[in-house]
Amino acid sequence: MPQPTPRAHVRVPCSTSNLGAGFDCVGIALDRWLAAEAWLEGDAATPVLTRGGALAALGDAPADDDLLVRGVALACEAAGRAMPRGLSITATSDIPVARGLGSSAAALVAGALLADALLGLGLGATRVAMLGATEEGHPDNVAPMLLGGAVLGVPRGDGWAFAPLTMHPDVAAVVAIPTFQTSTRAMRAALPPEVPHRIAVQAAGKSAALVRGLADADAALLAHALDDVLHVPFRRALIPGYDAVVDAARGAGAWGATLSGAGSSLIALAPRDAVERVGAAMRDAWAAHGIESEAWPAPVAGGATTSAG
Ligand SMILES: Nc1ncnc2c1ncn2[C@@H]1O[C@H](COP(=O)(O)OP(=O)(O)O)[C@@H](O)[C@H]1O
Ligand SMILES: N[C@@H](CCOP(=O)(O)O)C(=O)O
Repeated sequence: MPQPTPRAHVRVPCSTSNLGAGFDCVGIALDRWLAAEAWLEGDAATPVLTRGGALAALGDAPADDDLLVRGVALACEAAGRAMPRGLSITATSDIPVARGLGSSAAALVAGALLADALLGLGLGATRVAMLGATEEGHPDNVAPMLLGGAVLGVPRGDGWAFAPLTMHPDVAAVVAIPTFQTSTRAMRAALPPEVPHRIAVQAAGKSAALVRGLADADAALLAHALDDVLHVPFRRALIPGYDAVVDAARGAGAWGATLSGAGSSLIALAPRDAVERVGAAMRDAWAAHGIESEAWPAPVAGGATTSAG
């Protein structure tokens, strides 16, 4: 029986999801982290939340609206326990908010893992991934955050099945992170309710190409897969400079580039020795549109870790 702990600590990586044709099912954990600590002290019903790093972008938004606290509540509900009184959480993050790197999923996962450890709920990583995927409505951020590396998540019954995906060591990612934000909710609202059968057929082939292309570092398969037909065509107009940045990445040697998650960041996959020049080309292309960005050669990360004490 897991024991409650006086303090719990968690580290959760960011993720890039979709990778073009893996819409709502493929994601990769990347090496930027949300770190948080939780403890119980006093009897207040409302949690005390202290935010640092990139979480400062949330200003003084009430703790009750924060996804860290929502994660705690989800875990407690799943374990049939009441929300604890006297909860304090201190969190700091390197994951930029609303840039398509899963900051919202990381907060949900962190809250649920903190509750699991602090209260001895006995949920574990897979159950937390299930809860987070159901809450978000798609598993492609929470699954890699918990399992690490590249992960496929698909519905199974009323839950989810997760499977690690092989990534060839020559496949490297570079993310261009602009200063502007996009909301995932707004980017999902831009999608049509249906697509023609012809598009669905293309999407099936591209999705399979993504899985095999990642495993084999196959240039043609990755180029095909990163040129998505299911969500990017409806979202790209909301990202100023999208076509120029993608073309610049390709011109500098990337196999392809696309939205990271629902944006605003763009991700390129490239041979490892090309990432610096691909990143510089993406940053320059955005700069030519008057948009500042950071070019981040993004190492693949392992999954979230929890510790006590
Ligand atoms: N702890 C949190 N960390 C990040 N986002 C949060 C948090 N709590 C609530 N949010 C909400 O989630 C939004 C970011 O989620 P989303 O639009 O999905 O972007 P991302 O790609 O960063 O996950 C924020 O703008 C904010 O409204
Ligand atoms: N599959 C989702 C992924 C959203 O990821 P985020 O990091 O932008 O929140 C989608 O494309 O809507």
